[in-house]
Amino acid sequence: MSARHEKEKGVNVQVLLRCRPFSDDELRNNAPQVFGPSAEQKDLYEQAVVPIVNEVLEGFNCTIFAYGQTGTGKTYTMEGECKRSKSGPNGELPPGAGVIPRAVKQIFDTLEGQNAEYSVKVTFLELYNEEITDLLAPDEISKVALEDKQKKQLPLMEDGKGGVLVEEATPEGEELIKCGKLNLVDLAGSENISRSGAREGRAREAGEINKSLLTLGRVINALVEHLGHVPYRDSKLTRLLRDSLGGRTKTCIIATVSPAVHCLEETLSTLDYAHRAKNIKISQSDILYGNSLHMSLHYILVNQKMMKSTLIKDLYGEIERLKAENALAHQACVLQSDLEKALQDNASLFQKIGREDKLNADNRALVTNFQMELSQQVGSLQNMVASSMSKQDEHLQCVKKLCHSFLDIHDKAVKDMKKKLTTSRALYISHIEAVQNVVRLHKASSIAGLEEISSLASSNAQSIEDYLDLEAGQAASIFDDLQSTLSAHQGEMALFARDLRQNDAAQADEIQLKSITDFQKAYEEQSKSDAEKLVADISNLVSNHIQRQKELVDARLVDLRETAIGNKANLDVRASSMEGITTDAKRKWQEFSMQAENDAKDCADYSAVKHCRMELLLQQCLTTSESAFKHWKRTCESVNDMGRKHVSSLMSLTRNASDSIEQHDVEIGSARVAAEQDVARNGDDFLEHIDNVSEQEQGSVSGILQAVNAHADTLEKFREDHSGQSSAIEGKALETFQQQYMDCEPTGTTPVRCEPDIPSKGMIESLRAMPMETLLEEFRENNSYESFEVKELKPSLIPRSPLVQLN
Ligand SMILES: Nc1ncnc2c1ncn2[C@@H]1O[C@H](COP(=O)(O)OP(=O)(O)OP(=O)(O)O)[C@@H](O)[C@H]1O
Repeated sequence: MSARHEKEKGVNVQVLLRCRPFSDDELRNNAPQVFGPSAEQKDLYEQAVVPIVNEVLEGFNCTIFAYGQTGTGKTYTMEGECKRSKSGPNGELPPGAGVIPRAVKQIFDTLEGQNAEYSVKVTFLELYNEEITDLLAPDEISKVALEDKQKKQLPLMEDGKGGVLVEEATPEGEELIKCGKLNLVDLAGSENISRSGAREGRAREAGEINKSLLTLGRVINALVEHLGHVPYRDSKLTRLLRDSLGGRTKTCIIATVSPAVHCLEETLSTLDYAHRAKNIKISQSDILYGNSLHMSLHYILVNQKMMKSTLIKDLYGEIERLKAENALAHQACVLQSDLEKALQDNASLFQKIGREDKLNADNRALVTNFQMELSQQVGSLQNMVASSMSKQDEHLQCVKKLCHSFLDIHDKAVKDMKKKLTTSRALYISHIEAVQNVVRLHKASSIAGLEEISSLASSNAQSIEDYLDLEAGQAASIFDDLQSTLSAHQGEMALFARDLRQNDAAQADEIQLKSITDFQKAYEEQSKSDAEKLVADISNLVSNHIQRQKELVDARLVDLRETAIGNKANLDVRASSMEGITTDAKRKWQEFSMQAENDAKDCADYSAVKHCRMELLLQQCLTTSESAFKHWKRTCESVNDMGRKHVSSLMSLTRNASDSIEQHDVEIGSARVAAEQDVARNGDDFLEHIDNVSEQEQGSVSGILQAVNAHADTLEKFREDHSGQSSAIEGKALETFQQQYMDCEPTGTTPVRCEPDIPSKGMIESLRAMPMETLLEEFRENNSYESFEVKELKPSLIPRSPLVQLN
C-alpha cells in the first residue's frame, strides 16, 4: 500500500554532474582551473593570495574572506593545520598552513628583504552575536576560563573618511604614512537556521550570524545592482567590511563547498553568492562589507615619515583657504538674493515666466511625442541591429569554425609530419645500424679468418717441425743400425780375413813343410834343384793364391782351383817326367794333392760360408737401406701431402674470406639501395603530404575569405540600411520637431539682461576641497624626501573630520 502510495507520488528527475578533464584547447589556452579536492594549500595561496599580499605591500588595502557552508573548509583555508605540524627547515611552513600564516610569512619576508623601516600591527577580533571582542587582549585571557570570561566589547568608530575603525584596536602613531591593510576574514557557516538545527540560545546565535550573512548578501546585491542605498549599517560585519567591499580595497572571496550531494542546495547557494559578489565593481565611490568576523590582520608599512607638526601646519593652510572659499560663497549668496529681489520687482518678467512655463509645457508634450516616435524608430533600428548582429555572429561563428578546422588540420598535419619524420629517422637509423652490423660482421669474420690462417700456419709449421724431428730420430736410428751393421760386417770381414790368412798360412806352411819334407825325402835322391824349383813354384802359387783369395773369395776360389789344377797338371807333367824316378813321390804328391784339394775344398766351404754371411750382411744392409729409402720416400710423400693439404686449406680459407667479403659487399650495396629507396619514398610521401596539407589549408583559407567577404557584404548592407534608416529617422524627427516646436514670441517687454559680478558655479566648484586621499597624494608629491625643503606646497582644500563615536 505504502509502496503504491510512494509510486503515485512520483520521483524526481535524477540529475548527475560530471566534470571532465581539460580539453586540448583549454590546455593550449591555459584555461584557469578551480581548486578541486586535491588542491593543496600552497597552490591556492600562490595562485590567489600572493598577488594580493604584494598589493598590500604596495600600499593598497586588501581583504580576503572565506565564505561557505559549515564544515566546507573555511577555517582550514584561512588558518590551516599548522599547529600540530612541524615547520620545515629554513623556517618553511608545513604543507597544511593556510592563508594567514603564509601571508604573515610573506609580509615579513618581503619587508626584511627590502631592508625598510617598518612597523606591523596585528588585530585579532571576534565578531559574535553582533559583539566585537579583541582576542589579543592579555587581561581577558589570563583572568578566567575561556567559557566564563567577560569579553570586553569594542565600539566601532567612524574615521570621518568613510572608513570604520574599532576603538582600541586602532593603531596609534599617525606620523607613519605609507601603509597597506590586509583583512583576513573567516566567516561563519552560511547554512540557514532551519537546516542548521539550532534551538533557543543557539538559534539566536545562528540568527545573528544569519543576519550578518543576510546583510552581507544584501550589501553585495545593492553593490552589484548599483542601488542608491547600500545597507552597510544593518550589521556590524558589513560595517567592518565596508572598506573591503568597495572603495580602494581589493577583495578576494574564497567560496568553499562540499563535494557531497546532500550539500547540493548549500553549494548552489554559495556559488550563487560568490557569482553575485563577482559582479561587484570596485570603484572609489563604492565601499564596505562585513559579517561574523573571526579574524582580521592589519599591517602598516612605513616607507616615509612625516612629522605631525608639518601635517598640522598643512591643515591650517587648508583651513585658511577654506575660510576664503566660504567668504566667496557667502558673497555669491548675497548677490544672488539681491538679484532675486530685483526680479521680484519686475512684473513683466513674471509674465514672461508665465508664458515661458506654458511654452515649456507645450514643448514638453511635443518632446514626449517626439520621444515616443523616436523610441519606436529606435526600437526598429535596434531590431535591425540585433538581426544584423545575429548574422554577424553567425558569420563570426562560421569564421571561428573555419579557423578551428584550419587549426585542427594544421595541427594534424604537423603531427603527421612529425610522425613521418620520426619514422624516417628511425628507418634511417635502422639502415645505418644494419650497414654498421654488416661492417662489424665483416670485420669480425676477416679477423677470425686471419686468425685461423695464422693459427693453421703456425700449427702446420709446428707439425712439420715435429714430424721432421721424429723422422730425423728414426733416420738417425736407421743410420746407427746401418753403421753398426756395417761395422759388424767390417769386423767380421777383418776376422774372416785374419782367419783366412792364418788358415792359408798354416796350410801353406803345412803343405810347404810336407812338400819340402816329401820333396826332400823323394827328391833327395833325384834332383835337389828340381825339388827346390817345384817348392818355390808351389810357394809362389800358394802366395798368389792367398793374395788373390784376399781380394775376391770367388775369384780366389776359382783361381785356387785353377791353380791347383794347373799345379796338378804341372805336377802331373813334372811327376810323369819324374814318374820313373819318383813313384813314392808321386803317390805322396797324390796324397798331398788330395789333401790340398780337401783343404782347398774346406777353405772354399769356409769362404762360401763367409761369403753367405757377407751376402746376408749385405742383404741386411740393402734391406735397411731400402727400408730407409722407403721411409724417406714416405716422409717426403707425407710432407708433400701435408704441404698440399696446408695449401688447399689456406686456399679454401682465402676463398671463403673473399666470398664473405663479396657477400658483405653485396649486402652493403643492397642495404644502401634499400636506404636510398626508403629515403626517396619517404621524401615523396613527405612532399605529397605537404602538398595535401597546403591544399587543405588553401581550402580553409578560401573558406575563411568567403566567410569574411560575406561578412563584409552584410556589414555593407547593414551600413547602407542603417545610414538610410538613420537619415530617414533623423529627417522625419527633425521635420516633425520643426513643425510642432513652438517658439516663444518676443513681447519686447523683457528687461535688458544685466551681468552681475557673481562667481560662476564652475568657479565655486573649482574652489571646493578635494578628497582627503587626493590631498594626501598631493601632499606626498609636495613633500617627497628629495624635495621636502624646496618645493612650494600645493594648496589643500578640505579639513579633516574628527572621529565620531557611533555606538
Ligand atoms: N581542503 C581540505 N583538505 C583537507 N581537509 C579539509 C579541507 N577543507 C576542510 N577540511 C577538513 O574539514 C573539516 C572542517 O573544516 P573547517 O573547520 O575548516 O570548516 P569550516 O568551514 O571552517 O567550518 P565552520 O563553518 O563550522 O567554521 C576539518 O577537519 C578540516 O581539516
